[in-house]
Amino acid sequence: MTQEKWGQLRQKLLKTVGQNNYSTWIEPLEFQELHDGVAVFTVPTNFMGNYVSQNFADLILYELNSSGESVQRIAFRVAANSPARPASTTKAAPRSTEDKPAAAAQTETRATSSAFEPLDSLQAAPLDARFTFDSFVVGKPNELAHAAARRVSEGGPVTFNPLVLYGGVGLGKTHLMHAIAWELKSKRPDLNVLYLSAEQFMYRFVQALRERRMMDFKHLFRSVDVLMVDDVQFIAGKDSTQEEFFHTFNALVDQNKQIIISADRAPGEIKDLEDRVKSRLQCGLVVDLHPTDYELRLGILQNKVQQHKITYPDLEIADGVLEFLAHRISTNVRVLEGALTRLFAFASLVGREIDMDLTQDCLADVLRASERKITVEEIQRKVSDYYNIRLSDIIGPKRLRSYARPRQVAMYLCKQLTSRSLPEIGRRFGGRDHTTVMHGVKRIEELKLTDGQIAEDVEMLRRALEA
Ligand SMILES: Nc1ncnc2c1ncn2[C@@H]1O[C@H](COP(=O)(O)OP(=O)(O)OP(=O)(O)O)[C@@H](O)[C@H]1O
Repeated sequence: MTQEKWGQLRQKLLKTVGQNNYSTWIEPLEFQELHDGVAVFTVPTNFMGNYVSQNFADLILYELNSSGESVQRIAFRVAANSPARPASTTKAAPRSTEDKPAAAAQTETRATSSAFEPLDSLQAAPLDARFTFDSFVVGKPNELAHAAARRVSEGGPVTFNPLVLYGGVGLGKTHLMHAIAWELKSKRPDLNVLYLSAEQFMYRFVQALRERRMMDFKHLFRSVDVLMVDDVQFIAGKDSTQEEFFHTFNALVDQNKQIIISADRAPGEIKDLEDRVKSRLQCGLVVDLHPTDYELRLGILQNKVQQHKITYPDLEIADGVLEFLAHRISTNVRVLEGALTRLFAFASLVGREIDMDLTQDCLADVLRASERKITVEEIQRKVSDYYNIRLSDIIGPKRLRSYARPRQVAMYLCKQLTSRSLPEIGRRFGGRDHTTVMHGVKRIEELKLTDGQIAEDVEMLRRALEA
């Protein structure tokens, strides 16, 4: 970074901290160097270094990173000719800015002034009207999380504190948290319920620091009855935010106020989250949302179809489309929902029924992206094991029924669970023609409706392959 750039940044800081603070604390800072992610400034006295560290370091770090520099921490050195410390140099970097990994520090500075809301508007964190318990579909993978969320939403005596919901992307953590908040708001309007993301928590913290309103910040956060912080992994590596979160957390738990937290992984596995924060999070009830299974995905799709039908009452969905989507899109619920929304919009535009052809056309990219890792070879192996025949018999030319049927089952599964075309599948089954594959797939589709054993075999195999 050049001196000139620091000069420009100082002007920004002037606007933020006001003339008095600027003249006293910022103007005397002399930029020395930026090396290995550490921005070094000289200060006239040790006292001043400490003061600036404690009160303005986050802000300076924020501005530096916002201006495109990559700065992990700030160090203050007492000027060599300073009467206070004539010969030595002192690093006065505060705990709050030390040891921050670069990526975290950069993210921490993503806030822009327009992202800040007035501190006293804390109660107004918006909740998504669609995210209620009514619209949440419960299945095996999320039943425990759902039950815990329901319990907390009753607003009775605090039994487990905090409640931590964790799980992968798009599995319903935010949905459940909003559902709790809605429920509490309707059952216990007397309670002061605050929902916000960990990112918003940090922005407000930085804002409070910047505006020198930490007392207001502390007061506001400590006066809530239920605090919900979404995506807590965001504060990992952001030391000063973590510290403030830790104190807020303790103050609320001491007052027996309910805390609900979500994270993308178990607290113990969040990298760069301080141990004391981890251990606090582990004190209550930690429940995970498992990846969705086929049944849950199908349930969610059926539920969403009902909602779309309100907008598109005339649109029909052909049999098998939802099942196909539930099979093929297993990444996350958000993608599943997006696919359905797109299907409805597309079908209404072209005035067609939502059938398999339209689905394949309209969702080609989504289907490709969520392409299963399941391979043709894997399917062949699983099927041969299941029917207790040799792999070579599945691929080979023998037409005996005891080989032909498993072969057709394998072809059917390849069509369902991989994105291979019929000719490609044919090639991997001993160089068979695509019409043979097509016939095999059709045969199994028919048999699934009339032969309970085949339907069960296919289902068992599909589960084994997806597991
Ligand atoms: N069980 C469910 N029933 C109904 N809808 C669900 C369910 N699970 C997830 N969804 C929907 O999937 C979408 C993504 O869910 P949500 O935003 O709650 O995920 P998340 O776990 O918070 O993900 P992220 O980690 O990305 O924040 C939302 O539209 C939500 O309504």
